[in-house]
Amino acid sequence: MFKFELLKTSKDSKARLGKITTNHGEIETPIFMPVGTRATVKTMTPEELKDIGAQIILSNTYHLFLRPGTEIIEKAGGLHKFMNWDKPILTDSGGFQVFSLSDNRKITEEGVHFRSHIDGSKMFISPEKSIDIQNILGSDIIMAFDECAPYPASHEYIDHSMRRTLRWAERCKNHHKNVDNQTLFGIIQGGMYKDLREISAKEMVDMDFKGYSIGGLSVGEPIDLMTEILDYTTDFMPENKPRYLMGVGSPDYLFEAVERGVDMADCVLPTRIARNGTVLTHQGRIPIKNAIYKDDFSRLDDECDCYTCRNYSKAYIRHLFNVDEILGMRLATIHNLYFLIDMMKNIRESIKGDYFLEYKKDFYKKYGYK
Ligand SMILES: O=c1[nH]cnc2cc3nc(NCCN4CCOCC4)[nH]c3cc12
Ligand SMILES: [Zn+2]
Repeated sequence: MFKFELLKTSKDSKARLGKITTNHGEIETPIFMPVGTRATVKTMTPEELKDIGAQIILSNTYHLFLRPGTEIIEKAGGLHKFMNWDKPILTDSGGFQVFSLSDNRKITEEGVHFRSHIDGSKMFISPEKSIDIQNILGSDIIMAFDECAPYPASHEYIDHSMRRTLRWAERCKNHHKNVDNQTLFGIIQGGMYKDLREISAKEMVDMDFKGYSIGGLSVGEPIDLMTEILDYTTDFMPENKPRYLMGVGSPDYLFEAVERGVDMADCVLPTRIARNGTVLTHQGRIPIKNAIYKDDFSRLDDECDCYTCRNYSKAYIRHLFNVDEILGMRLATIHNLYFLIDMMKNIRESIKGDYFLEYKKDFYKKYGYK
């Protein structure tokens, strides 16, 4: 089953409160979704994810198709069982990874021919194949197969790519049978061109998907351009369906997205930078490996009450990174994910209490944003 309830829209912005109900549980929006590319949110157990308040996680069709392959996951009884996660899962359709990970790929009307980034073997994914793989994975929310066009790109290239993605979306919708257990989202493309975004949004809305992603953003464009295109695009999206901005996961991008009516977002950023020793705090990012933290016995962030902040000091976590101990990456990941998930909880509360823009202003001031 799938239901989206719009609970409240702000008076002074497009920020809104919602609730999604799926077979594996409810999701309060706006929501940040941790990314578990290869059936794991790196370094985290499912129990730890639940402890920090994760309501839904992402996994990638491309990666799981290559390893371990759909046969293994099918035998395991699907992705939820395989990875021991009983809450909602959303899977990306494979398009983005094909374009960002593999080389000498060839895009045809039929689908994309590419070489595996692991062993170079010839592979092919089509809209139908992507739906079949996601069906075997058993994720609650699945994405239409699309081309995330590069940035920058000509109007002509984006026009051609966006219209092919529309035809692929139609094929996905026609091929998707497991509608009671899996909900298919369309992905709106159109690059940085407002006329093409309008065409893509209107045609996607006419296909009547249960929810819509805004794709083709967070691909290296300046934040002002991302927010301008996003603001324009959400105006063409139905109020009563979830809006999912793909690939966004730093505090400013999340605030800007929520302000423009986005309900869901995902990104590898918090987990990726955590493994590299960059920690998110209310005063901005800190490089925990830096020697200045050698004998700093305070917690990572004095406003955070995550497991890491309640039990360990900056000095200890810096030591772990300094001697390359795996626990360092785990503790930083727990904190960074909690930081964003807790920030989204505060954002939901601020929408409920009609002080979202004030909360954003206070957060930006402390964080050091403009
Ligand atoms: O149009 C899209 N279609 C399907 N999946 C996507 C995933 C996407 N992910 C990003 N951006 C991710 C940028 N990351 C920021 C952090 O470092 C890794 C890359 N943009 C994306 C666009 C699409
Ligand atoms: Zn913390």
